[in-house]
Amino acid sequence: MLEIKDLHASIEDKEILKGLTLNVKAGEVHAIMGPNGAGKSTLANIVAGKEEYEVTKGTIILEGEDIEELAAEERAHKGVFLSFQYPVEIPGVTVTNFMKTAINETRKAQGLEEMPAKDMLKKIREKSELLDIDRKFLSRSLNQGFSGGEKKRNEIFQMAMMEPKLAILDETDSGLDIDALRIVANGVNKLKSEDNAVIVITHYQRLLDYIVPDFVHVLYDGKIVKSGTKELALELEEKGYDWIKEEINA
Ligand SMILES: Nc1ncnc2c1ncn2[C@@H]1O[C@H](COP(=O)(O)OP(=O)(O)OP(=O)(O)O)[C@@H](O)[C@H]1O
Repeated sequence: MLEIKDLHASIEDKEILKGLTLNVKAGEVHAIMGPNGAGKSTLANIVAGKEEYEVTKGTIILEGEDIEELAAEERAHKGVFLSFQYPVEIPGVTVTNFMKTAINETRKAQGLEEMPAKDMLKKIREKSELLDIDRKFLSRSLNQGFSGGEKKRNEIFQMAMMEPKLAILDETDSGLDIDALRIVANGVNKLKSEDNAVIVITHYQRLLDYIVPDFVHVLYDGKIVKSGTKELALELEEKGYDWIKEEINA
């Protein structure tokens, strides 16, 4: 699904990613952890195609295609979803209408016709039921006055509707409380399949109690320096990151 090889990237001439390699196969859930400033959000933004970063070396391959030259929007049309991609408040545009537009824009980019209204409604009903989303919520103005939990719920609903091939959830700064944690975990667990892959970036071991990743990686100083299973997340919670630093320098 996603193959990142020896990725180097900078922002304002400061190198942030320093030779990062990561392989994610369809059907897998990967968690990325690591100390503050290691480059986790940078990685998410670069895969999604945000323009402020400069890739100086390495490759990003999505389903066999080098996506490095593609704009963020084109990557989204190819099935890359990054949480917080649409954090805007849009008074007068409901959660549902926003979603309809986003889906039809993607379909247009893929050379498909607009989704018939009946199918759209069916999809909205299915996904909102799956995620336990209240009807009233769907007719609220996008993000206007949303609580942290409601923003999360909206984001997960967007993910469910877009049915991405690769979902990247950057939860490093989101200050998830227990409810939001459950919303995210529930969304990931219900939406993961053999055809898609999920990367969850988090500081919270607790989130991984609910999601249970296939792999856990430690991103440290711009590289993946250690990979393991859920046990690694437990070990990090118990021991912090210093032992990893020592292991690298040994
Ligand atoms: N737009 C930017 N301008 C300047 N420096 C940036 C920018 N974005 C990121 N950086 C720097 O890149 C480094 C990595 O940041 P990044 O947000 O990727 O780390 P992180 O691992 O996600 O950290 P955290 O766990 O604290 O969220 C930091 O030193 C940060 O200050």
